[in-house]
Amino acid sequence: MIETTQKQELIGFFGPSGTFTEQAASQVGNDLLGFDSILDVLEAVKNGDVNLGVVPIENSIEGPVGVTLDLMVHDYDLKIKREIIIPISHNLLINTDASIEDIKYVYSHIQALSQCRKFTDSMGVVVNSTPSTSAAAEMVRGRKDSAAIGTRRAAEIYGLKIAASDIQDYKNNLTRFIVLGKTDHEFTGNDKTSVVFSLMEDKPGGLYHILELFAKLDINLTKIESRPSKEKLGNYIFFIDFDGHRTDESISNILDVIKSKVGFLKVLGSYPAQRY
Ligand SMILES: O=C(O)C(=O)C[C@]1(C(=O)O)C=C[C@@H](O)C=C1
Repeated sequence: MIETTQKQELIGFFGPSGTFTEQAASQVGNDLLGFDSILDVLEAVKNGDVNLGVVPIENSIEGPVGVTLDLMVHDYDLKIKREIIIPISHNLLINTDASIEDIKYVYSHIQALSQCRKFTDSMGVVVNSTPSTSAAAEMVRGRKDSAAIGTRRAAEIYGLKIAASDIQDYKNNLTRFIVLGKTDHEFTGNDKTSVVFSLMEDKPGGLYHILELFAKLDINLTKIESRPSKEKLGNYIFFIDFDGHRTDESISNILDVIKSKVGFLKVLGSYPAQRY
């Protein structure tokens, strides 16, 4: 056995083995541990069972991964240490003794099913969601009338064959994953910051006056997203990502001003920006 002096970081990911998230996590390190839900990954980071956790946050076809956003705002106080954006190529996985004409049911994660809606419509099959794409691959094993949508690696792991590849409805399909830890990343000079806030009251120009702070200093926003506050119909919280690190003077000033204007502000982290 080879002795290493440096302790490897254990990286939790939304699994089990064979998910797209595992593919993203493999860019972070080699010591990987799969969890059956996004919540379990965050819980493991919080408890210190793993050093870092990798979960999906948004997709270029289907939009936000709501559960990740909600858990980060309402239930956990973890920080984004890194972002990983990877191209997502979906495959239709079937049993080795089956052909595509046998397929009546297609299983996958809801995000994957949404990204391949036109494809499954054209097959005329019944679609069902599973906790992850690899859970779908595991489930259809031995079922000749069922297929899973998932990764090439899932086909290998679960002994399936690829009946069709690149089946997503739009070719330019990217998913953004975040690496969560107890702390965010130090300044690198090519950084991005994610925050979430709610407005104090519903009045004209409320959001405009927040966004104006960034525009005036020529700070580029890379994302804006609203989600229900879960308190009242019509009440929203806003997620924004922008260029720069929270320790930059201009940004830390803006954050102070926002704090004084809004009902709630949470900095989700500053981390190196992956340009795509
Ligand atoms: O089920 C998986 O394989 C995942 O890693 C989850 C997930 C997601 O939630 O967006 C990741 C990438 C793809 O967009 C489809 C599914």
